[in-house]
Amino acid sequence: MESLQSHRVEMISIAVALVAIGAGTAFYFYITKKPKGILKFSNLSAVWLILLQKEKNSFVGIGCLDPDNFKEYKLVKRTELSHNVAKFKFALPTPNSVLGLPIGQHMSCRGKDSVGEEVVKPYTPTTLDSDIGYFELVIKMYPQGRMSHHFREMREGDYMAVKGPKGRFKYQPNQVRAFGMIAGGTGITPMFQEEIDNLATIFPSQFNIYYVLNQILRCGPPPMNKAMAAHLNDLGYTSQMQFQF
Ligand SMILES: Cc1cc2nc3c(=O)[nH]c(=O)nc-3n(C[C@H](O)[C@H](O)[C@H](O)COP(=O)(O)OP(=O)(O)OC[C@H]3O[C@@H](n4cnc5c(N)ncnc54)[C@H](O)[C@@H]3O)c2cc1C
Repeated sequence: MESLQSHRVEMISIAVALVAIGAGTAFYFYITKKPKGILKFSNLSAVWLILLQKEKNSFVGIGCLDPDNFKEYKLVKRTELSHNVAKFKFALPTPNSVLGLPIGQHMSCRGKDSVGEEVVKPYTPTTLDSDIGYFELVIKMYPQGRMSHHFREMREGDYMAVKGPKGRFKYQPNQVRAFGMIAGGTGITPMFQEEIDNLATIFPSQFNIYYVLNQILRCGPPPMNKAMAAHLNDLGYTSQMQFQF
């Protein structure tokens, strides 16, 4: 009888805890109007832990990264984005694992260069801790680059040694009224390109994005080319920055 009662109390406690977690999560997504608001129930506990992390803006010990030791992560998907840029998707230890990288920080990746020597370079994932079970890197591979060689040779199923978080930039919620971000090339990665595009769509009066080009290719009828060349000159694009087919 006593054990039946304690079992019932236990069941009620679990039910109350589940309702509280569910309501809290729903409330969070309601107040933040998060675009990616649809979550699998199995991911709920991990999301809840992320909320704690976001609230305290400090890492509460649930992430996978180790600041002192390199840990290995499996490359599960490689997507070529251009002739020298690829997206690398790495699996975290479990489908519910969280990387644990505060916004604005980066991590060290270790590999081997073309002569087999060890090389360590910093990289910023394009994913956030709200992306559960994996993280992604967008890498530009330079012909002579030492770490570029390692990434160029990486195939699905290979492992990458990663250590972190690292970095001096520590974002505090409401720390400033507005941020200005200037990014060139792969410097876009810490700005989370997909996220900022989303922000610009959701908050058009608060958020503007300007993509700046350093080379313009022009192709069309002569009057169009002439007019466009004049406009581009006015905007400060020198003739070396313009290419006419
Ligand atoms: C905080 C931080 C985050 C970063 N995040 C990313 C990221 O997410 N994705 C990413 O691709 N890179 C990122 N980088 C750059 C990255 O750390 C390496 O510098 C880059 O991958 C080149 O390393 P490498 O060993 O291949 O080249 P190296 O062996 O260091 O350089 C060899 C040659 O490659 C060329 N080269 C190297 N870097 C550049 C460059 N930036 N511009 C033009 N030519 C260059 C030069 O010709 C150079 O002589 C980040 C850097 C920092 C500081």
